[in-house]
Amino acid sequence: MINVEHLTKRYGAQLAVSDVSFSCAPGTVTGFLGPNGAGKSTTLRAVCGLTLPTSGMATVGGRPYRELPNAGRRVGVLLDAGAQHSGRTGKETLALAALVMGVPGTRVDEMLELVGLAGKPAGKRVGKYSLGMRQRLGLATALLGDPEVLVLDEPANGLDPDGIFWMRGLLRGFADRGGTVLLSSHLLREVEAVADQLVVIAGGRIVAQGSSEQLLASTGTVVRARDREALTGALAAAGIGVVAGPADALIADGPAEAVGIAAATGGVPLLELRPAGGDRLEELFRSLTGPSAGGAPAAPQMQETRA
Ligand SMILES: Nc1ncnc2c1ncn2[C@@H]1O[C@H](COP(=O)(O)OP(=O)(O)OP(=O)(O)O)[C@@H](O)[C@H]1O
Repeated sequence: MINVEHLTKRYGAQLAVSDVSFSCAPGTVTGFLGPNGAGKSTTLRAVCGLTLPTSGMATVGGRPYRELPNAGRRVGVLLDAGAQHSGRTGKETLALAALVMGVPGTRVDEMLELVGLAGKPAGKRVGKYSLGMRQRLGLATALLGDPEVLVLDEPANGLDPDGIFWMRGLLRGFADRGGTVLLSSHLLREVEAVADQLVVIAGGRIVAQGSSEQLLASTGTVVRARDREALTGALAAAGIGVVAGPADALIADGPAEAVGIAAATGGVPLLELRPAGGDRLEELFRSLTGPSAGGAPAAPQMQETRA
């Protein structure tokens, strides 16, 4: 179990993370999502005891990471695959980690096999590894101590589509056996296939959180008319709010029937009317990560945040 409670981290005048709270239960994968600079790494580093919070706290199994006896065997961590020693081979890297953790040496070969680095790649120096191979080695290191919790920062970075598919299966299996997974990404589509829960951060604050099912099937209706302004007015007259939707459509905060009736009452012909499904979250994402995003959280008005 991971608990992050009112976590705030300041670097001088820079507020990196502000009052962030969420928890990750055993048996689940949590996708921690947000654009560059949102505060994902800072939060994950706080969970792993590498960053001291300015206020609030993060615990694993009820205790701060730094207070866990032999933490490596409780929590598998992959924060920066590029940080591995480039002069060691993959096998040496794992053998050393096994020694430090007190894990039997046989586990090294098992992990190399598991992440697809057995054989020739295992004997290669890490400096000669591709980013994808480093990620695989990082994952092997994280899994080496047979932990019950995995904390992974952008683990799909550098993996090809087959590698991403493989990693999803591995993480799903880990969670299905009772493990807890917290992984960050700046790509919604990358994690939606594996995550049970999504936590979305922007500008250091949580802007949406809930089960993937809830968030990706959020209510609302995609509605499009030639005259967007007239449509917005007709919906407002019926008390239905809107946010920008895909292409030139709107996402209305109401069921399709009510939206259709409001448009008809306002005399606005519609070109499209359908349930929003995951579009609301997708649009939230595009507004946060797209070229027009200024880093400020554009989403709190969407009220996706759930306690
Ligand atoms: N050591 C530091 N000193 C000063 N500012 C920092 C430090 N670490 C992070 N920050 C700032 O805190 C904010 C959050 O950074 P963080 O790395 O947590 O974001 P992120 O969501 O992980 O981004 P990315 O996806 O780009 O890795 C950024 O504005 C960043 O510049």
